[in-house]
Amino acid sequence: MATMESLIGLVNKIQRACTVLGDHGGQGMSLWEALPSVAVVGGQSSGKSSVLESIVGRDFLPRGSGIVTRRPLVLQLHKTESGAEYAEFLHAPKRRFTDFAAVRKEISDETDRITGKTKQISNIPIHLSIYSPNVVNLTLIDLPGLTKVAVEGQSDSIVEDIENMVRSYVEKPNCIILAITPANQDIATSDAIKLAREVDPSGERTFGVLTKLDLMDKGTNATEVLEGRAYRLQHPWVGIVNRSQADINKNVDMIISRRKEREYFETSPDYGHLASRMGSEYLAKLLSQHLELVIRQRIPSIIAMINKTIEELNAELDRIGRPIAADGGAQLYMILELCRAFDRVFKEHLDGGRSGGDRIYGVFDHQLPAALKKLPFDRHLSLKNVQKVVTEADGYQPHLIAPEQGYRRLIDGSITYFKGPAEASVDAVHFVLKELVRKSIAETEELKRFPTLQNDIATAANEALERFREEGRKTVIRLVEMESSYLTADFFRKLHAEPERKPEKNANPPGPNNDLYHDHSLRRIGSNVSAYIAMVSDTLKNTIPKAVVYCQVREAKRSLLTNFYAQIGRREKERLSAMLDEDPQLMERRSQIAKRLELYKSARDEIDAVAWK
Ligand SMILES: Nc1nc2c(ncn2[C@@H]2O[C@H](COP(=O)(O)OP(=O)(O)OP(=O)(O)O)[C@@H](O)[C@H]2O)c(=O)[nH]1
Repeated sequence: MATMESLIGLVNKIQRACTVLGDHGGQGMSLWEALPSVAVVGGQSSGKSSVLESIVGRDFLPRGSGIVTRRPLVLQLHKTESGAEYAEFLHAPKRRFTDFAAVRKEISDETDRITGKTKQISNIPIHLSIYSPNVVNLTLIDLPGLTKVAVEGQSDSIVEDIENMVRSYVEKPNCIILAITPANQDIATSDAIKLAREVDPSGERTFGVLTKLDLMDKGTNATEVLEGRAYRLQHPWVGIVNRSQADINKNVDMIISRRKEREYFETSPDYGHLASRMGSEYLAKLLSQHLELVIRQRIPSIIAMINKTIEELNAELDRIGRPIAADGGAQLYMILELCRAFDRVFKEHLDGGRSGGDRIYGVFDHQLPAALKKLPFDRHLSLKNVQKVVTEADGYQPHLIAPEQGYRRLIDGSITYFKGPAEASVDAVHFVLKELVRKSIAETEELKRFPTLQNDIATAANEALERFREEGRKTVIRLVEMESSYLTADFFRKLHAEPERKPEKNANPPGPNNDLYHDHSLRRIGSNVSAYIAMVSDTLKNTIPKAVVYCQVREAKRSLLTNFYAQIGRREKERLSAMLDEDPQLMERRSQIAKRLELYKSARDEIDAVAWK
């Protein structure tokens, strides 16, 4: 089984790590809160600081009249084997204090840094570690002394503020309460005992400490209390004799004062029989032993809590993505992977699986036919216009059999109208594709953390789509122009072979005038051209989608990012890492989680190593 030192040392290590991470509790169950600690509680001038100092064996706490301890002091004691003795503050981690007078000054300076040189209090703790061969591994928290009245320069709420702060520490079920009461005060009026009773009614985590035994009135003694008859606690009361103010002024050494304390009990007629269970050294051992017991009981629940937290942190890391590799090759690989992930989503949109691709079919099936239908052929092939075009084409010599030139001009004129719907189809599909790029970027989970790369991909994809649009436009215009460059002669031959249809009943009856430009023949020209244009329209209705798919959709699927790949392949490392820039908040969050994870894992390893030794 683990030794006491290693167990308490373990807790100290974990607490220290928690402190470094800023994990002092906060919301929810934190590792810090799962660990036991010892809080020193008592009225002002009851001797709290003195008890702490004699446990540590060094003189390092600020002293003076009135309210001296104005911020919680989290004091971690680490026993050293080497004999080295020094102190370190968390807020000044690089500085090693070997002069304990300087430690005292730093505590009071650091207190003032937050509270100013006032008599105000703050609940932001100061963290101090003391390494010494003369201590046991222990974490102690020194708290401002409880008071009954506010003094000059303090707010009216100070009494309550202090009590609330102290309570916030001692009400935690893992907090061991060191309740300090001066022996020259009636135990029934002890602030420390009053608060301890409130938060720990069964007394199982309260240690009663009686200070100033040497200051009791002659003829009185504290055996009633020390033997547990005056006020019963689960743990035995410990009596203490600290240095008096006179001793402090004379700079009496702590080691000497410990010896004097021991002698006091050994030679005391009142407490001689209790001597082996009195004094600050005994108190330190008692606390240490109790702490060990508590830790041992708590190990299973601490491990369970650590494991649960590790799981949660891992899940969160997975969600926000793992850190990015540092070398250029790996970064390039990562960028390509991310592009491929985007490309996959984009293709799913086109090929089905995700919505959006069907809108392209909508362009071909609705938009294009509707636009073709709306073309103003009625106007272009109106009797008046046919007559105008045909007569103009004939010039001074009317046509003999059929107005060949007139036909050609009417057809050419009509076919030009197809350019509009052809280009509109190209544009419509372009916008669908662009929208799909935007959607796909937003939907690519892997890309979420890389806003810069998202931008780069969007820019590259849109550039490519622009090129495809240009190609599509050229191709469909070419299709239209091809229609006017060579007409289907067969169509007219067939027309010629057909017997002339009888004019409809409500049409003008053929007059005696056999004029070439007579309504009837003009109407016939118009209807022939119209039939031809209808055939061309049918053809284009089929070929424009083919051209659009060939130039735009197929290319988007095949080579949307081809140019981009070539570009990034040539880029130097700095630009690659710039592309993988993340949201700074996210990076911060990740590094926090990573640090936490590290802490929890090492805590688990340490517990494993200690608990099963
Ligand atoms: N004679 C004697 N004096 C003591 C004893 N304990 C404390 N004192 C004196 O009582 C005074 C107050 O002691 P501190 O240890 O500063 O008390 P505190 O509770 O830490 O005070 P605050 O932090 O201001 O609340 C000092 O002058 C000590 O020397 C003791 O056991 N015997």
